[in-house]
Amino acid sequence: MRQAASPTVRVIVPATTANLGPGFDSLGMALDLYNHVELTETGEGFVVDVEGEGAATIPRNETNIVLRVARQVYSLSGRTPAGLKLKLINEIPVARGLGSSAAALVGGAVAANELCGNQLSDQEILEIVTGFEGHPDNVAPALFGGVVVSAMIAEGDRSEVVSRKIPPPYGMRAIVAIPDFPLATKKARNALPAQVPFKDAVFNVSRTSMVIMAFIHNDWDLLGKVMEDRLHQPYRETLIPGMGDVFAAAREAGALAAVLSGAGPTLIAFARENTVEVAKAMEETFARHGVACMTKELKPCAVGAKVI
Ligand SMILES: Nc1ncnc2c1ncn2[C@@H]1O[C@H](COP(=O)(O)OP(=O)(O)O)[C@@H](O)[C@H]1O
Ligand SMILES: N[C@@H](CCOP(=O)(O)O)C(=O)O
Repeated sequence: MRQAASPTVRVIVPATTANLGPGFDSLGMALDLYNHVELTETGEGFVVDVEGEGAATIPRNETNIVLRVARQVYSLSGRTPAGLKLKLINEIPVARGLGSSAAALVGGAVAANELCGNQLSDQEILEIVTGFEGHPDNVAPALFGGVVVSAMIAEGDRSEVVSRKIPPPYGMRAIVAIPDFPLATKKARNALPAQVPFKDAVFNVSRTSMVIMAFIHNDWDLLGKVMEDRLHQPYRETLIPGMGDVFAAAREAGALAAVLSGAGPTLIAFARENTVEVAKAMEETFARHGVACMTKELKPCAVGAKVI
């Protein structure tokens, strides 16, 4: 008699660029670069296989964050798997500011939820994964796609993640310059001060609100004026040689705006034309500062994590 095949689920999850300049820990956009997560229930043990980005460094034991979040989803669904086999095929560079950890966690959570009969809602998945990640700005667009505005609302000892999606901008391209060195988000967060001047907080409140307006109304002139930040980029500049000059070169070559992608070190420029010139200017300027980088032209991605 032939044995029934173990159930396998495949999930595809987009990369994300968080902050979008001033929207620290709040704004994020999904991009068309993907990680694939394949999860299979097995008779015993936990096995991890990794291909592509991070294959040399991502843990293959029970500390792997995809496995950890998958087991938490099983547990919250009232199930204990005898074993799980995980295959990760990664296109998103690791520790570069393109949301690799959020994509990995969202992929693991969505795959486990599917194998458990989808007992948890998208909102529950959002909150579980944000619990692992610490902030929702990559997690929400990785899960829902598009541009997403998120906030963590604390009520007593409980915190809720509120998120609202804006459809991705039509005709917009994101040119990313990805340096050849990693920068762990934790390290880039440790560079931030405990307090900021009141006028800088006001600066960011106004710019973040305007960035959201620009995306809602596809107002690219506005975006070019308001995508600036005083809360995190100035403090991270020393971690990324040439950052300010690369921003200036991208704008000079025709980009509407250029900012840090997430916690960096990737720099991202938004443009509707001259994308080849923008990529070249970013690469050459980084090179003048001794930084080798790879450039990619990406599109905003309308959909988030998908079971395929
Ligand atoms: N596909 C993956 N599978 C498992 N763990 C991953 C994966 N991608 C990233 N990680 C974990 O996340 C860490 C990088 O996260 P982080 O520093 O937040 O950078 P990023 O900006 O890429 O999210 C890696 O060192 C690794 O531990
Ligand atoms: N708001 C976070 C975003 C981190 O994004 P990542 O892609 O670098 O993990 C921050 O700026 O620290």
